[in-house]
Amino acid sequence: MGWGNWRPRFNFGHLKVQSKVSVFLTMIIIVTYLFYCLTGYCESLPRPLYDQQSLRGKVHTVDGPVHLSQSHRAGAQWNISVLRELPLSNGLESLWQESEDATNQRPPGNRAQTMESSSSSNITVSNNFGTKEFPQAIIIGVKKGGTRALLEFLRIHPDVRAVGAEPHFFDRFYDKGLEWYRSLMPRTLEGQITMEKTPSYFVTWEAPRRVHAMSRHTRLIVVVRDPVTRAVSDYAQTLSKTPGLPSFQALAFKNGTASSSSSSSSSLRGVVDTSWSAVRIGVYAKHLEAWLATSRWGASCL
Ligand SMILES: Nc1ncnc2c1ncn2[C@@H]1O[C@H](COP(=O)(O)OS(=O)(=O)O)[C@@H](OP(=O)(O)O)[C@H]1O
Repeated sequence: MGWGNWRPRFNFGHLKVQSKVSVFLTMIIIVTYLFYCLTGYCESLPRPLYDQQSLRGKVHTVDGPVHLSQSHRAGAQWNISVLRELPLSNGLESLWQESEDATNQRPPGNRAQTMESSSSSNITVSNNFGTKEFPQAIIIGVKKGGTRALLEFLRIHPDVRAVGAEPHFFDRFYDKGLEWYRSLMPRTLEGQITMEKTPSYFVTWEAPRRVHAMSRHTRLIVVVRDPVTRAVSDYAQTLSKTPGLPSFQALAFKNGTASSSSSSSSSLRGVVDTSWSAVRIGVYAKHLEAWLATSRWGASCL
């Protein structure tokens, strides 16, 4: 009887040890599962906009360091570490989405559709941060002066956000209204600057008054280039789109020649034709006067 009682007790004890081990293993599996679930969830949370912009800065900074102000240095280092974690594709796709809107000149309704489609395609970054503001600075010209290069250099800075394409609001699309114009702008956080560039503003006579009506505090940036080289660049672009265009000389001079032969019957020979747009744009002083005549800009034009 004694042995009989002892054996079952021994077996029960053995089973208890086994169940303890299995409970322990089950707990390890559950904890591991929970750990992976939680880390996976964190990965899918939207990143702050500032992180995303660091991607843009990183991608474009191929020639050397960007000189950030003291207040941005800590943030810049933090962004670099974030960069290693983020998949490039997601960040960049969403980052350029707003520029794409401007590129396609979409009205605000279509823009909303684009944002919806990005969320439905499981792009995890959010482009709802910040607000759309009118540009505080506009590169108004000159055409073929290197305006694209300047804008791209400026937008490397994380606090500069710019429309990718030329909005042409103050010359072509003014009748669409200011709200349409603002809808083209990228979202910005406090302290960030909104910019755009449309070189044809410089030679649009209504543009100074229109920009001033939007805000008299808007900073204007004009990049100038040797007017002859600029005209040649302008002509080359037109020629590439218009085969059969008359020669540069034929267009640049009245009567189509630079020669001022004394035997010529025409007194117009050798006179530059300022009515030709490639030349007219290069008469910088004339256009600049129109901008400077608008009160405040007399002092603050860059
Ligand atoms: N950093 C720098 N310095 C000087 N010149 C530069 C610079 N970057 C671009 N470029 C030249 O600028 C020309 C393009 O100017 P834009 O960007 O203003 O063209 S556009 O008006 O937007 O079409 C174009 O000139 P061309 O090559 O003669 O056509 C560019 O080569």
